[in-house]
Amino acid sequence: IKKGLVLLDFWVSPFGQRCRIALAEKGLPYEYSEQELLGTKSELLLRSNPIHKKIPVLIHDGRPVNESLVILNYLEEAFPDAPPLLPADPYARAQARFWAAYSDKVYEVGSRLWKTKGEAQSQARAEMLQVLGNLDGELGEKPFFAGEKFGFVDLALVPFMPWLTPSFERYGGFSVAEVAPRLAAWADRCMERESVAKTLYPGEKVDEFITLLKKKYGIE
Ligand SMILES: N[C@@H](CCC(=O)N[C@@H](CSO)C(=O)NCC(=O)O)C(=O)O
Repeated sequence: IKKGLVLLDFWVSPFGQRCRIALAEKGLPYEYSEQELLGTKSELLLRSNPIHKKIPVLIHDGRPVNESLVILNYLEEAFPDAPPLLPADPYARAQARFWAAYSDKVYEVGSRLWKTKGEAQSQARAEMLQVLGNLDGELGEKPFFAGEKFGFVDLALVPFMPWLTPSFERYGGFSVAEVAPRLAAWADRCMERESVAKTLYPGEKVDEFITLLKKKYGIE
């Protein structure tokens, strides 16, 4: 059994980036294993996550942990001596888990912006404005979602920001700076952290990837 941590991941995956940021914030060394998603998936990936067959997968001393938010919670518990990303108070932890789970919507709704046209795309646009408004409202005037410190919700959400700008904005015909100005400022604040800056790719790179996916799926 291979001791230590191995992360099965894919370079531009925001879900994998959540794990990379958390591992960096906690100072935990790990082996990064880039997976082939658009072609034939590796035996290791299929064996490690037979249910979803998706990355990220965190393999700890040979045992796989699947789903990015499950991995984040696992890291909190399995490495208690590393800097925590969740607050101590149970209610605050519950709120952080709620909003981290909610942040998945940015990707789910955003994907419908570039995958659809017409009425479906308009519906996705309306939903996205709602999601961004809710996130902007929850953040409010706080520097980060749990207050003064960068934490769980921030690292769960920030990987989707280079998808919003410029791609989702362009497909949806909106501007994050206009509909969610506090969220836009928060994203810049998060980018000042080395764990975030070294993990995320520029929006332009994400946009090229989406264009590649559209070609691959034959979406004009
Ligand atoms: N709910 C999961 C989503 C992971 C995911 O979508 N992974 C994608 C790449 S990133 O978009 C993936 O592995 N896709 C491969 C496939 O769907 O075949 C999580 O939070 O970990």
